[in-house]
Amino acid sequence: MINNKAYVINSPLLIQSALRSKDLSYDPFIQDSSEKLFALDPSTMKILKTPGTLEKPALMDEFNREMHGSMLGEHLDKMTRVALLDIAASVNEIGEAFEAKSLYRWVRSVMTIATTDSLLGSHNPIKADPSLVDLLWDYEGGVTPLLMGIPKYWAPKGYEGRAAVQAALIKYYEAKHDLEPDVAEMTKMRAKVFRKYGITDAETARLEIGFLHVAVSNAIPTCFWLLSFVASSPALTASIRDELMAITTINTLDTGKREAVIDNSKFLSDCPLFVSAYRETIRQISSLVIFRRIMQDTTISDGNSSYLLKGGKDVAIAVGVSHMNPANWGSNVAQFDAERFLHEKEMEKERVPTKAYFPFSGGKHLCPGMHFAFSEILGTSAPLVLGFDIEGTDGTTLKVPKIGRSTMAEAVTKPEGEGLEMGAKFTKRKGWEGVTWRFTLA
Ligand code: HEM
Repeated sequence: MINNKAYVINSPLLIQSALRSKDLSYDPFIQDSSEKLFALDPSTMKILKTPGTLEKPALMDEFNREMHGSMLGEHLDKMTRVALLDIAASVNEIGEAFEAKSLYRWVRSVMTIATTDSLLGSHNPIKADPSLVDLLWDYEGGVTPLLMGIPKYWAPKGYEGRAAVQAALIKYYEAKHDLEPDVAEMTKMRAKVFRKYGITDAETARLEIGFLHVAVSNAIPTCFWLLSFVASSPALTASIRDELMAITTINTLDTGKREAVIDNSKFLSDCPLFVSAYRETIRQISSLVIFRRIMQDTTISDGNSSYLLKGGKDVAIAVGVSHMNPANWGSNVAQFDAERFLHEKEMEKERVPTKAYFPFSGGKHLCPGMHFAFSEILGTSAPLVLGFDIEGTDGTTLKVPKIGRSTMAEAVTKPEGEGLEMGAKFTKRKGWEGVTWRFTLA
């Protein structure tokens, strides 16, 4: 994938400058990796690699132009509503008590269905056949071997997961389910652009496993780590519960039962500590490296010094390094400090924390799913933290598992070993017995 010698950038201001540069491109990496990741037909690869003309922009350019608007405003709200309906149903299914043998796998299955429902609508094949949840994650775990061209014999799971999910998506796209009204605008836009450029429905399906992959692979581990950090600290749990109470209304239903309604649009305005804990969680687990190819000689600058980057070479933008640099964050950089982002403004006077924080990348490829991820992750965590005591399976306070380092293909770290297997016990809090959950986006 990497062309030749790569420049490594890890200073915050240079990262900003690099992410803004029009001469650094991500397209060559997408083109190279698509063939390996999605097992595409040569005719599709030819379309993906065709340069644009004045009359007809290249497919990737058209995509980039349409991408961001299709996950904002009413399109974002539509996706969020669908995901939150699913999440509320899953939390209501817990009832009064529940033991997850693996907290991570439980969160993974709830959120994979919620996310794919919000993207694919009522004909979501992953919901129709939940065995595809694990198969999608087998593909996710196989991305690095697939990218490295390791044969199926040595790394079968990634190949098998890919084949199963792509087969289900082929039926979905060949039946044109993406054209139905309850499908996310982003999903519709992507398939529309692929068809416009002559890519078949089967090949669209093969490509779109990649979209499902980016939609689940970072948000779901983030939610797991956030829950672990919060549940591991009784004091933090108590403070976040106070904030959540302010955005929750308790109704008595006709049946006499009580319902808690969380206003999902109020996290930013009314739950500063919860939001800060979310941002700090991402800072801790994001070991992202962003790759770009230098299309022509160009310079980047930190305001004081300029650096020449030679065309044809690659750059590795080490965002994760910047997230863990004491020069940016202070001497407690390695600790989880839930309040860290509460003091962003004061800290900025001394250091550069906001400018050192790029978990969603930046510039043209700023993650279009970042607002959805925010609503979904805080939405999943909120009723669990507010309504339940979350403990280890032995009844002791949950411990945050060891955070490892991620692979080059991951933006955030996933739990491994003991962390992956860590169970959790959810017990309805005293006073919350019988309460069910719903969300609004008022
Ligand atoms: C905590 C959660 C998430 C994190 C940390 C994250 C991070 C990122 C990063 C770092 C990139 C850009 C990589 C680069 O510049 O090379 C990216 C791109 C992308 N993300 Fe996310 N993401 C998250 C959630 C999501 C979700 C939930 C969705 C969709 C529902 C999504 C959809 C995308 C897409 C489509 C791209 C490609 C954008 C492009 O090609 O310009 N992401 N994400």
